[in-house]
Amino acid sequence: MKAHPTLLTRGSPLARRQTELVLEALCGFGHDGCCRVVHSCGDRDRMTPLSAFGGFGVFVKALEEALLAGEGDGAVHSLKDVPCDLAPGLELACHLPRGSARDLLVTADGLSLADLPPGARVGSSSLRRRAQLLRARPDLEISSLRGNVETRLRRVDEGDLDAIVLAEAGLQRLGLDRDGARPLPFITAPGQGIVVVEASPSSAWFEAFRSLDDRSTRLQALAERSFLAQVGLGCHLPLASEARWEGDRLVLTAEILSLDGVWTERESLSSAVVDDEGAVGLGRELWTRLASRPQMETLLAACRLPMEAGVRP
Ligand SMILES: NCc1[nH]cc(CCC(=O)O)c1CC(=O)O
Repeated sequence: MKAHPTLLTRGSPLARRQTELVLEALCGFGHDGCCRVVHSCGDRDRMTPLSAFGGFGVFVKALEEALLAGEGDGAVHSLKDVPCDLAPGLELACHLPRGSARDLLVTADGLSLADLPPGARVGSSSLRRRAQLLRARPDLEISSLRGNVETRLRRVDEGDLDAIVLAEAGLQRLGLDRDGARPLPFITAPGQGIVVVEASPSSAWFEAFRSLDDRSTRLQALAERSFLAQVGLGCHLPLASEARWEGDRLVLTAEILSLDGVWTERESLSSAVVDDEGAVGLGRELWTRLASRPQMETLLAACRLPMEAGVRP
């Protein structure tokens, strides 16, 4: 066995910072480690929509391929970016203690969502954030936003956009917190604020990574992602799923919205979760309850329509 593990990471400042956090945690257990940057086509080309590269999960796939090719011992991801289906032979070895799961509204003058002028331009490429913004403020003009956190902040600083929505966890990890940033009351994405290490259980370093796992974060992640897995990724729809602890009860809240934010179906469920199966069961049960609502069929059909329409002549 090598003296220390190699962690694979994307090259963005946030990805590198998160990898440093994993290295610091490993160091606490007496292990050194180093990192290797994996570049993917989605990183190099900032103009082309991600869907052209294979959509959600494209960055994760590049790291998984490098991992399976033996270029490293573990891959570090933001859990929010990790699809439900991992590459065969790989598992999430650990979840670092969760950072903030909140979304922030960043404007040049510290405005809140309600203070934005009519028709203000807000940047976000996330279907969820888009729909949640439009639900609160149907007048807003939402434009897509790609690139790393610094590039996104520049769009506001240069006056190109009136506001952007970013994860508080990312800003905090980069030390880019801004006094004027306003927390949004949104239920956020499954896994937001959680850093994970993906590895092969047959790796000599798997147990070392495993020792970094934070149990309460893992149970939150399992509940949030079990809900996501139930809905399935066959249709791209605005979806939020967020678990929090109230004493020893795990409270999972999820919502599904129409793309324009006009329709929302939301439901909460709590359970005294003690193990992984309990957390997975909570996500599954919440979906069963939401799926039985009369409005759900219409919501799901509406978000499938554009894709089907795309393949018809
Ligand atoms: N898709 C980009 C992404 N993936 C994870 C984070 C933030 C960090 C986290 O959620 O842990 C971000 C940026 C953002 O949403 O502002």
